[in-house]
Amino acid sequence: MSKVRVHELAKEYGVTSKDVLGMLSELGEFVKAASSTVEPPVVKRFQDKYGAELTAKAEAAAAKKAAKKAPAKKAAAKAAETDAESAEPTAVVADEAPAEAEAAPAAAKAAPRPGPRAAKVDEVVEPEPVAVAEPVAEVAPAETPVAEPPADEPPAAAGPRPGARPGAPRPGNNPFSSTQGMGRRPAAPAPRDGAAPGAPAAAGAPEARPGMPRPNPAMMPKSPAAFGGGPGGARPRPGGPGAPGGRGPGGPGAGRGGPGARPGAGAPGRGGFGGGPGGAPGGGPGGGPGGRPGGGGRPGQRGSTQGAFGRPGGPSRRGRKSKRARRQEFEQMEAPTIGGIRVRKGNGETVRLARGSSLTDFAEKVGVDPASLVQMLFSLGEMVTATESVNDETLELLGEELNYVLEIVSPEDEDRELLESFDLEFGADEGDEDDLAHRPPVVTVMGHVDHGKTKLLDALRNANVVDKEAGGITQHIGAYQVHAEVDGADRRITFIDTPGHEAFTAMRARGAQATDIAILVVAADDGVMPQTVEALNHAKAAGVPIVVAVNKIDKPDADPTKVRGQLTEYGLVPEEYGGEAMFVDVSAKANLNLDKLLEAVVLTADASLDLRANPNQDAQGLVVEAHLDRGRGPVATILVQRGTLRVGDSLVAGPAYGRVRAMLDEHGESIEEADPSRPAMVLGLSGVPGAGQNFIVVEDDRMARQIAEKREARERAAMQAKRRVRRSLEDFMASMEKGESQELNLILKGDVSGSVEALEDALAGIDVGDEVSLRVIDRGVGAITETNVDLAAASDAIIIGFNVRPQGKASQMADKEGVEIRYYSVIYQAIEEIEAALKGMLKPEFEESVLGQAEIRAIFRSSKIGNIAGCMVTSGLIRRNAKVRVIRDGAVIVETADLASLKREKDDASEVREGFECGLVVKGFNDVKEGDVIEAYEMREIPRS
Ligand SMILES: Nc1nc2c(ncn2[C@@H]2O[C@H](COP(=O)(O)OP(=O)(O)OP(=O)(O)O)[C@@H](O)[C@H]2O)c(=O)[nH]1
Repeated sequence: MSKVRVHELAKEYGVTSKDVLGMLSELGEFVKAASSTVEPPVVKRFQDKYGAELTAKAEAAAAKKAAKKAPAKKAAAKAAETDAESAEPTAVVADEAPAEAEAAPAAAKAAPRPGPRAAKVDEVVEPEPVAVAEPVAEVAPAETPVAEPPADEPPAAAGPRPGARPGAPRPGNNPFSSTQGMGRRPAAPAPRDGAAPGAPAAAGAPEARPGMPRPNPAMMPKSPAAFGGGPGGARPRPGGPGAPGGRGPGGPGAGRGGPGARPGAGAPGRGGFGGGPGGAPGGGPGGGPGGRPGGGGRPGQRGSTQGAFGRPGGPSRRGRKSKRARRQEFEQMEAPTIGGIRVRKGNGETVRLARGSSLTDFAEKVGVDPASLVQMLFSLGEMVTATESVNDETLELLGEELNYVLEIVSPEDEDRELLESFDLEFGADEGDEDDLAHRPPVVTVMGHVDHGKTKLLDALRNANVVDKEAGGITQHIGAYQVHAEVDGADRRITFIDTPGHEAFTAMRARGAQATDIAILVVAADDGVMPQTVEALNHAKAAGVPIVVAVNKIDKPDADPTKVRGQLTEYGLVPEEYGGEAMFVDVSAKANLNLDKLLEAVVLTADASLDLRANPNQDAQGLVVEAHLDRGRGPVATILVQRGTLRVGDSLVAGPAYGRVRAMLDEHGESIEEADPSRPAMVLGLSGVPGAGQNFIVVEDDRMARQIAEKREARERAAMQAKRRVRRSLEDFMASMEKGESQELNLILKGDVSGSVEALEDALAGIDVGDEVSLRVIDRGVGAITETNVDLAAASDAIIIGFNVRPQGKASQMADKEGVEIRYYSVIYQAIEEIEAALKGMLKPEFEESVLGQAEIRAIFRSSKIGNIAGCMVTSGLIRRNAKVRVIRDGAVIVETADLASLKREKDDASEVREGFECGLVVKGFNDVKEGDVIEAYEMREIPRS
């Protein structure tokens, strides 16, 4: 048994998703929405427990309805049988035609034939069968003669069929309702269209209705197929002569017409169409088994209910409909109904959609109306607008429902395709072996908090500066290169200078892509700690060799041997113990053994890595860090991975593009070019790319801009999808019932991309329960702009400024619009405050507080306002606006009520205190008696901790 979704289960048993959810929760299974999947074991339990009951219920309901049509039932059963038999290839059906024809008249007697009239109408209405057939033209190009007769089908002929679906509940007149009429069980004989008319007849008019066209034997269908595609019956589409009936496939039986089964099961309500104009059975031989359930159609609807499509089975309307209108109608008939919405299904074609696509994107790809997809999702429990980005799961659900194979293209694939469309490729060296030259290793320092990562990075950088660039002041640009002398050769090593906490998750995760070697820092006095293990796993997962720096060996309690032992347990065995990892005891503080550490890095690189790149191609690499500089504009530190980046090159970095105006190294000095593994600060970009995004040099600025724009649009969509708070219909309903749901919208602005990402990630981790949700609707690097304020005002959002301030008139505008801007420079403070704000938004909790009691001493009857209780307040006070309860003989007889009035003497009073008399009327409770006690109480809010 495969997984099924709640709504599928509901459909199977003909109940609502809500009912199923309720039953599941009774089984102790928490399933969130109609679109949620249910594991097979749970489905089994569900079926065991409720299956029989639900089936019985459904059958009872059906039987009840069917009872009225008793006469038709027999015929129906018979027809059903015939249907079943004829659910074979078209040809066979055709052969059996005579038999079917015979049966028809008989049935007709029992079940009056609604069909006839309708048929006639159809015929008239649909004078150009070919036009109608267009949509399915490829499949059923021509109608066979056999198909024609049905159009004219006499009432009698139609009659029999009607009975077709025994026990089918009588369809109501809402063609959109998936629960109406149509059998929910596929097994139900998918009646042919003719069925529709039949029902009413069954109710008692077995004979042809006066005034109806008389059945003309000559026009009788020659085969069951004629009745609408044979078994399964094509939908009664009007089909004049030649109108291909059933769903396209009708024709030659090929194509979709095929298996009648599907329709039967899947398209409840469809019958609506059929009933109408009388189901000309289209199908022809081809209609084959295919017919769409339509047939089951709505019995008895004739002439009226099918009016949902504006085609009452009335008199001819020749010429009133344009071809287009008819074609649309036909297509709609083709469409399956999901949650009452008709959307044309696919044939299992593959549809490629970018992650974060909207329903409009999907609709465009499959050629349907986006609005119908919105409605469809709504019925599946998802509230999504047409242009809103939708997450993978929802897109897949939709694809599944519509019979498409959905391929969600990952951002990486998409980016590759985007670059390919410009004839570019990221990530591979051009040329062959001979073009490759050695490049320095790129190293990331990882380790537990406070084990000395920063200190070590500083020590390495500074030590090197003193040696090589005396007097130079190093700057933090996110990465730097140092020199080391190994075996008499000058070797370079590039360090990614991860900026503390700020880039934690994002940078570290992406950092691994740029990293060739990881230095795992472990404090010798502290040993292996949780983050040591995490870092170790990170490096291992990325397949990056590790060099261990056992730090703080200057400390008296340092125990480097213990560290070795501990790491051995994690599979990192020191060389001296026969393993492969190099361990170096260092002191970042005392500058001990730093050269040995560098040497170990170089040796490890030489031993286990082949670090080569083609320096003679257009540069490619990664963005290590980027920010908006007040004077210089967007500034990005990039790491060249292959090729050589030169001033003047046009490049695109993530969603930013531009021409390299200048490049600076870690000492703040201008450089003209950067070769592989060389970090450099690049000026001249149009915007601030994200840490970890790639950059690539392209032919010219125009190409760079085009790529950047496409990426930006895509990023926006993906981000929206990722951040969208998924809210199912059920949740929504529930929150509406409770009051209203609360959502805190935020716009994040920060000075560097790392801090914005970090803040967003941390915020996403705040958990204040289900009642309140948090949504980041926009984020970005740079000052708070008027556009930000605009957006905030429009969406009731708060703006969080992290190390940034408003620009221009943004501040005044925020005042005017009542937009709150909060400024922070410490991430944790921001998180704390937002968490507090969320708690403040939580619905208040209340506790009851009794105000006082009054005893009824007398009752005054008033015809106008009911019984007035004359009371004495015996304790506390009675307040006019308070809630009251009525206590009689110590038992509460009215739990909660309002006061309709409270008077002192003859005047209205807002409250009456202990020891005073008052008159009061309890709203909605007239049965007050002497001796009853009225207790006033109110609900007080309890502050949240
Ligand atoms: N005695 C001694 N102290 C050190 C050494 N290396 C770092 N420290 C101290 O250890 C503390 C933490 O060092 P950091 O470099 O900030 O550690 P970190 O791993 O970068 O910490 P986080 O950034 O919080 O993850 C600082 O007080 C350093 O001075 C060392 O070799 N010897």
